[in-house]
Amino acid sequence: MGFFARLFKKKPKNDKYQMGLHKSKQSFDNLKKLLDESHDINDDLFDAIEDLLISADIGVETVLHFTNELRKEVEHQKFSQPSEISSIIVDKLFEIYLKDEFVDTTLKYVEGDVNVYLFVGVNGVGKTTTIGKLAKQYKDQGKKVLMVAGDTFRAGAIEQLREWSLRAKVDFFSKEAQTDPSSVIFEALNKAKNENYDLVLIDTAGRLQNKINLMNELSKMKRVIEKVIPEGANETLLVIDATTGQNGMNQAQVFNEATDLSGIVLTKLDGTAKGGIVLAIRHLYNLPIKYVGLGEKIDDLVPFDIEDYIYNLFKGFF
Ligand SMILES: Nc1nc2c(ncn2[C@@H]2O[C@H](COP(=O)(O)OP(=O)(O)OP(=O)(O)O)[C@@H](O)[C@H]2O)c(=O)[nH]1
Repeated sequence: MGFFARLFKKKPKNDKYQMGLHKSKQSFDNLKKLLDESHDINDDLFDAIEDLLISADIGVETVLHFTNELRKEVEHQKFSQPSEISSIIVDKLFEIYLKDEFVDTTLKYVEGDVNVYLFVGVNGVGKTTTIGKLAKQYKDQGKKVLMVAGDTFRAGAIEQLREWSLRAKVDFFSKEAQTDPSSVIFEALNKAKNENYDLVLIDTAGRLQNKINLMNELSKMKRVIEKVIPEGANETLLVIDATTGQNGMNQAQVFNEATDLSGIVLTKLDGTAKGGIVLAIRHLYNLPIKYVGLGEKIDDLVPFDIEDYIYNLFKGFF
């Protein structure tokens, strides 16, 4: 039995994944069906595996790398039955994620400091919702949290963040719409420093007009943060909507080139997301997924756990 297959003997740590990944699981169930119903290991089978994994949002480049590894392993182990492949497929996918290294999915937090998390990403991906959910988690741990409306582009965005601050019962800082986001951030951080806040969560407008503008906007925000907090933001998190598949991948590429990201929050995994995007992002951009959104409610944000994630996608395999 492969290393990762042993996982299936354990119970998952977080039940939320089971509910949340219910739909994503279907593409992987089809893979199991394909392996069970095929009679020979041949090029047609590998083509069909590739098609299924691509349709699960793993991305062409990552899938080709994966099937290459899979072919080598099948030869090495002298497999002749398609069903035998299912015993190594999970291990191989897991290796893509781990890449022989420890993946730190925790958010950097220093006790006693003013910790700053900056959230970037395009409109509608779930930045505001994620900030609200995370604010509640830190508030529940007794931390003094300030939510900052750095998305001054739309008045509605400011209002929406205010509502989440009420739900999470944390403080909120904003200025009128169209104010320069950097000046909002500057004032908010000074307030946080003077009033001993533990954590500042900053929402930003995700405007992807072009890469140069995006770079300038983000680097200006970072400069302003460093003026008040010399160590800068503890985390710069890109929020991606998992249901957007290839679009989400393009956003990861542009934002990754425009600024120094520390990780990804992948939202809406409970929706029609195919789930494979986790592997594609990790393989292509080397960015850890730190949190995943598994619903619209305040408690539906959980730390990313590769074991729980793969367990729930591949439950039917063993
Ligand atoms: N199902 C589901 N919906 C989510 C999740 N996260 C956010 N949403 C929904 O996605 C929609 C957009 O979320 P917002 O938080 O407003 O997104 P935003 O990135 O702040 O968008 P802008 O304010 O337009 O920049 C809302 O209807 C949220 O309820 C999630 O994990 N699962």
